[in-house]
Amino acid sequence: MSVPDNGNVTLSINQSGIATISFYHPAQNSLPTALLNDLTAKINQAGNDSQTRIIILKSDGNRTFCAGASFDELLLIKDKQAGAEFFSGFARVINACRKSPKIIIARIQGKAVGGGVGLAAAADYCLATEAASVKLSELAIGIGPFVISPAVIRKIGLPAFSQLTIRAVDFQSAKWAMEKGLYNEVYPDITALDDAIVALTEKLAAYHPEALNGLKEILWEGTADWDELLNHRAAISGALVLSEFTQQALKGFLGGKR
Ligand SMILES: CC(C)(COP(=O)([O-])OP(=O)([O-])OC[C@H]1O[C@@H](n2cnc3c(N)ncnc32)[C@H](O)[C@@H]1OP(=O)([O-])[O-])[C@@H](O)C(=O)NCCC(=O)NCCSC(=O)C[C@@](C)(O)CC(=O)[O-]
Repeated sequence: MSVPDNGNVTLSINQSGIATISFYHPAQNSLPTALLNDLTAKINQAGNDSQTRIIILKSDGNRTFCAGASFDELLLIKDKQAGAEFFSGFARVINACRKSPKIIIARIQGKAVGGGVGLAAAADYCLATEAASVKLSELAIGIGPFVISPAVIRKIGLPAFSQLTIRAVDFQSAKWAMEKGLYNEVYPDITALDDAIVALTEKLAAYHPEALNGLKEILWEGTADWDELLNHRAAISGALVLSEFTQQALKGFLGGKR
């Protein structure tokens, strides 16, 4: 049995070399394996395309940016190997962002939870709305933010990461996320966010591509071990997700509907 493949990831590159990658899933833009793999492929494709100057990473809809791991798929995991493979999907997306030769600008229109916070942290620069509050809910569902933590800690540091993960049922505001360094700019609404995204990416796309590539390299200095590190972390989350605690917490959240 697998999760219905009813989301999608699209990639378009405009005349200015601005590549836009957008993902969508009907369950609050949560991420099953199929979408994680497609996201990785599109990030690689955009990064390797000679037309691309800059990448925008976004999701569809005007509500949740990303609800993290797909609970429907987590409920189907029956052994450690399958668990590790599922969470490796997040590792591959983060590593694709990290290794992309192009600067990635994230557009965060609404709430980011769990792996969604990881995605925001894997971008090079984040623009968000005031509605884009953040939560690391993993402890509340019996796992931990193991795969995403290197990316999140790199942006907000250990004290803020500790607060976010220990306060597992509390949302922190977009303003908090900006003060801590996850977001770089926060706008009152989606219209203002989109105006700012267009203005910034058009400027960036006109800069010297080799300077941007060089900047990308130094932004991620010191992360060469992340291929191995994140896969190791995926195995930790992949084993924890098998517990009765997690199964009950996920079924409780989904309200017995699945
Ligand atoms: C996103 C908000 C805030 C929106 O909050 P809201 O706008 O109030 O919407 P809602 O809560 O009413 O949800 C709407 C629908 O989306 C579904 N839904 C929602 N989330 C998921 C999900 N993840 N997987 C599957 N379905 C989900 C939810 O079940 C519901 O289904 P419906 O009743 O319409 O049939 C809220 O839904 C929420 O808090 N969701 C839970 C998000 C969460 O806890 N994510 C953490 C995932 S764990 C993770 O990512 C692990 C990782 C990768 O970090 C591990 C590691 O790093 O090692």
